[in-house]
Amino acid sequence: MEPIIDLKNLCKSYGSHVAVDQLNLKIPHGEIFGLLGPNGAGKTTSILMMLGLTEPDSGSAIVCGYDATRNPIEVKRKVGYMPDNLGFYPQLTGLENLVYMARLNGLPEKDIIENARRFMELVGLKAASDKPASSYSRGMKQRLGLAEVLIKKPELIILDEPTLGLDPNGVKEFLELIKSLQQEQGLTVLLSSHHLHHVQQVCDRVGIFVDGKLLATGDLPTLSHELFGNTGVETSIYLTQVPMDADVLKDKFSSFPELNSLTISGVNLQFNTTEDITPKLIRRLIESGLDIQAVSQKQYGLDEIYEKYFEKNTNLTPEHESD
Ligand SMILES: Nc1ncnc2c1ncn2[C@@H]1O[C@H](COP(=O)(O)OP(=O)(O)OP(=O)(O)O)[C@@H](O)[C@H]1O
Repeated sequence: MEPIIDLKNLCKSYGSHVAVDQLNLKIPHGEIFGLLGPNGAGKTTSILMMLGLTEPDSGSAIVCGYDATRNPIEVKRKVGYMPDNLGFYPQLTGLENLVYMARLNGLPEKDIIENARRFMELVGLKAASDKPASSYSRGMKQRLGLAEVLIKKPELIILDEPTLGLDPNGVKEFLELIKSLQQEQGLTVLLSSHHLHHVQQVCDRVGIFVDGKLLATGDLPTLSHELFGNTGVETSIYLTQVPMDADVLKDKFSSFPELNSLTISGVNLQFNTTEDITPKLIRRLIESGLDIQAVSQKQYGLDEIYEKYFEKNTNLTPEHESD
């Protein structure tokens, strides 16, 4: 099956400033993909090119089977786009805003009210349907924005910074809603964010975007392996008592070919190994008459991955400028 988004060598400059530099990206149907990068990285510019709202200088953006530059209307019909700056008619109720948007999108009049009610319920706004949009919290506005996107029955939804301004609970609830839409309706989602933790919660894959360049794409284990694969596995084992003689203890592991290093500080033994040999380490400790209190393994999350890319590309760190 063709990817739902297929970007090839996409480039866009504003004057001498390169906003998007040779962007290549394929997103398959049904995936939640997170475009992750700091402010000014070029995420919005990339999204606008995917929607045919900004013309690339070179390269192509095929979205839902259409060239976004040549057929922007077809793309808009198939894609639901939620920008980072949502606008509603404040004096209208949430439901009225949704009905208005459905009419603007040319949805059949006979089903509009019923559909609008259904989508208000789907996004968790049923009880607030008849309240003016001006009384909605930021989280409720994001949900209303999502309902406006979904009522078009899009094949793909693109959400630009959807968690901006939400409190932690609002973020969690909103992302859970996105995940359930993917699982229940097979929706494909591209979302942009500069919040690592938000993206980490729901995305199948992420792309790390810095200063117009997509530096890496993959799921977390893949990115983690790419970056930290050669640094070994870190296993921490806590004993119930401080070992009598550190050198004698070290000796017990010296025959392990997988062991890179062992650091002992108090009750904590820090093993760095070429692969995960935790059961073997535990067995040897027990055979040596030592009791174990806890075992933990360092997991590399998006935070470490993100930081590592910045470390590796310090010359690429963007200047956080605004438009
Ligand atoms: N219309 C424009 N004219 C000139 N420069 C622009 C324009 N739009 C964006 N830029 C510049 O292009 C770069 C990329 O901006 P873009 O908005 O795509 O980044 P972003 O990753 O979406 O960041 P943010 O989260 O802050 O919106 C920035 O340096 C920005 O200042």
